[in-house]
Amino acid sequence: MRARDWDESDVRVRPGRRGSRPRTKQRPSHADAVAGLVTAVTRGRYDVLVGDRAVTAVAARELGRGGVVVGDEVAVVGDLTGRDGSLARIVRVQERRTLLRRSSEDVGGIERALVANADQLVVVTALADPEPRTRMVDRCLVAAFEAGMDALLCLTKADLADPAPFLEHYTPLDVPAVVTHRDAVDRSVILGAPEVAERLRGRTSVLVGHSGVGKSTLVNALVPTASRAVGHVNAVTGRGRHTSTTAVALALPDGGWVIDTPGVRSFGLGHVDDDDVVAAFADLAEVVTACPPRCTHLERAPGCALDAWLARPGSDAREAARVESLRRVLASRRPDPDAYPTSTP
Ligand SMILES: Nc1nc2c(ncn2[C@@H]2O[C@H](COP(=O)(O)OP(=O)(O)OP(=O)(O)O)[C@@H](O)[C@H]2O)c(=O)[nH]1
Ligand SMILES: [Zn+2]
Repeated sequence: MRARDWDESDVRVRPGRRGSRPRTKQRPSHADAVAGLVTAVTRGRYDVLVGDRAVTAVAARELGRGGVVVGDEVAVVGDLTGRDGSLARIVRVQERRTLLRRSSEDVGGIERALVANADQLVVVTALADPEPRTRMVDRCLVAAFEAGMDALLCLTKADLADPAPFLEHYTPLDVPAVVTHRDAVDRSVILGAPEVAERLRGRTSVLVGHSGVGKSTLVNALVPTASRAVGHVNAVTGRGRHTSTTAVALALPDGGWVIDTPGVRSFGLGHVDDDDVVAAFADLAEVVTACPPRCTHLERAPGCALDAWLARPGSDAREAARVESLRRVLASRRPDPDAYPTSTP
């Protein structure tokens, strides 16, 4: 993620894996605009890194609500001094290489862009306290796939539980995993953090995870200057402290960025189509190529190849769990989920 120069061919597009359509609408040209990188968004104000200067900016009205997100490479005009009370204006958004989105619901709902131009989604899951949930991980993997990002599993609190059983769910997938745990003697030391740092080096990575999984602890280990609040849950709202900030990019000491998403607790998948859901389950995508046309792949779908696959000799419980997981994600996106019985997690 690097600010770069602008030229006349800069257009905004809404990336999609299946071809993107440039928006050709003419925008006022700002010859004096300079390139910057959006590192945080809080209530309509943007932190933009211009060179090595942190500038506060608003977005030009024609960019629309939510038209600028963390990770966006933008062009800014106005007061770029970065002094207290100074305000710059974002006038253009560079074409996005990836775009992580989420929907408020699984069916319809409001779709929101979350982070632009990130390379990988780091799904942070505790092995215990709170219990790991494949459901949450599976949904994140779908979101990452749709966004055009790689995924990395980060399993925390291995001092409390053995990672092997959970990892087994994901062995048929090509998703790398790293395991961390707190040192028994020096509790400030997070073992495994150097391996995570190695995976993040030089890349832009978005961290997502439920409250309490140790995400802030990990960010602090990766970015010593970050000082993310650990274990601070607001007694009134029950939520963390940074609820108004949806994402913030922190520079990694060895290059690259880690983007924390304190306000993000779930991934509604209303914006993802069924084909992308299936494709995100790479181990099952091949199986369903044998399905009848327009198969829903849901439970009791006539002739669904997933059933034949599970019924074959040698099929195991892990495969059954994977199929159930895929079906759960697919079913949750139906207009009437009750019409498609699925077991709850
Ligand atoms: N046993 C154990 N506890 C850990 C580990 N990492 C973090 N914790 C603890 O887990 C609790 C939650 O950690 P946080 O880093 O605040 O978790 P978070 O995911 O950022 O949670 P929010 O701040 O609510 O978003 C804290 O009490 C940490 O000290 C670990 O590896 N092992
Ligand atoms: Zn099917």
